[in-house]
Amino acid sequence: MTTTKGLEGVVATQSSISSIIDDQLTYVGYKIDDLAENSSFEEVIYLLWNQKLPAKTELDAFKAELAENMKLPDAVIDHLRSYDLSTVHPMAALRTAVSLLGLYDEEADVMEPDANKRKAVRLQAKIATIVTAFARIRKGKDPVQPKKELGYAANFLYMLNGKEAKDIEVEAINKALVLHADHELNASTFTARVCVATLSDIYSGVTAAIGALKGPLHGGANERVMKMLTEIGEEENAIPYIKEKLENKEKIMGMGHRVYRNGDPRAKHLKRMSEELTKITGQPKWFNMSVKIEEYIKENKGLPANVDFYSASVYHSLGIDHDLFTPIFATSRVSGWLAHILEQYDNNRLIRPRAEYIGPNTQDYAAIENRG
Ligand SMILES: CC(=O)SCCNC(=O)CCNC(=O)[C@H](O)C(C)(C)COP(=O)(O)OP(=O)(O)OC[C@H]1O[C@@H](n2cnc3c(N)ncnc32)[C@H](O)[C@@H]1OP(=O)(O)O
Ligand SMILES: O=C([O-])CC(=O)C(=O)O
Repeated sequence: MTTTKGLEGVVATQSSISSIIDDQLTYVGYKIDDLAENSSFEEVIYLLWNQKLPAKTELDAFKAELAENMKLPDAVIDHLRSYDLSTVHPMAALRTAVSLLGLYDEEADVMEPDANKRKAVRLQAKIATIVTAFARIRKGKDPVQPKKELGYAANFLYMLNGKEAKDIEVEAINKALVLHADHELNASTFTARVCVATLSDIYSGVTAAIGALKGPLHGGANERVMKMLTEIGEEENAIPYIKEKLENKEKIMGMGHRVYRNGDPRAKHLKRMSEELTKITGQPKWFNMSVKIEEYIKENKGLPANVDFYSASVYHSLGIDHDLFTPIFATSRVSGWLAHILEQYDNNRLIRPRAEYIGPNTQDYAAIENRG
């Protein structure tokens, strides 16, 4: 048996959803740059789930379907009100709320393809409502009902802030949602596929995936990037801070990638957005210090910035609480998880690799009174 630590380079499945070839990312064959510049998040979800871009009438119907499904069961809101939100990380709350949502979906365990697609719509619609309701309830505010006439990104900000967002803010969130939607067999998507390959249900698959995304080596990095920028505080502190971290063999959050070696094609879009937004807010230091860090790490470690790096200063500039950064990632990535879950069901086989045993050789069993 040969083992590959972290399964690096192992091709574990075939997929028609997204691809990374020579550092280029495509969704169903469409370049990420074109989608980031031109598409609404709803168009991208439709693309990932249907393998085609929607015609205008199809998109309008899909947007309406999502907007109609955003409302949460009262029991989920009651649950969010029932514990001490000041001590709970929003990713933990989201993980539990998505699992709970499954208890209120009569079709949760119905495995027919049409039922699975209906559940996908409900989950995608409701995840934005869970994240924003959590954010408001913990500040002692009531959740805000979505507006049917608003798109997904605009509704997200409306439900979060209780007022309609400016165009540039909606553009920033829409772009972030498009850029984070899918990414081949990343850790959380793999988790979702492993889970549902046992023929478990969609809610279990997404709950498992949220758990995997939460970690700092994956989606949880974006919150840590902002923690780092906040600790640095001023531009002139950036390089000494990074040098010290590297000397202590600590990882710099938002840097490096398992697949991309020369650069993450999503990062430049968020970098431009960060530059624009930090100028508007009169806080260019967050962008400037990010650029310094990116250049230093590229030059000294040969590592590129990943998608999490500039998303931090983008979300911060929109006034979003730092611990909501990863839940926003989840709000986008659930579209990819669901696409992969549906693809897995379509052509399923249990995912069950092997482990190379490196423990003690066969041992003689000793009765408890004879053990040292
Ligand atoms: C959406 C996403 O999930 S994107 C990734 C988000 N995660 C982060 O930003 C966390 C920081 N980055 C990392 O931890 C890593 O680069 C990962 C997890 C993304 C990729 O990890 P791997 O492919 O397993 O690379 P691995 O961790 O083995 O690193 C290889 C070498 O580069 C170094 N390295 C990798 N990333 C970093 C980093 N961010 N800062 C400093 N050194 C790093 C490692 O220390 C290691 O050096 P060594 O060979 O001298 O020991
Ligand atoms: O693909 C990965 O390993 C991590 C990543 O960038 C993502 O999930 O977007």
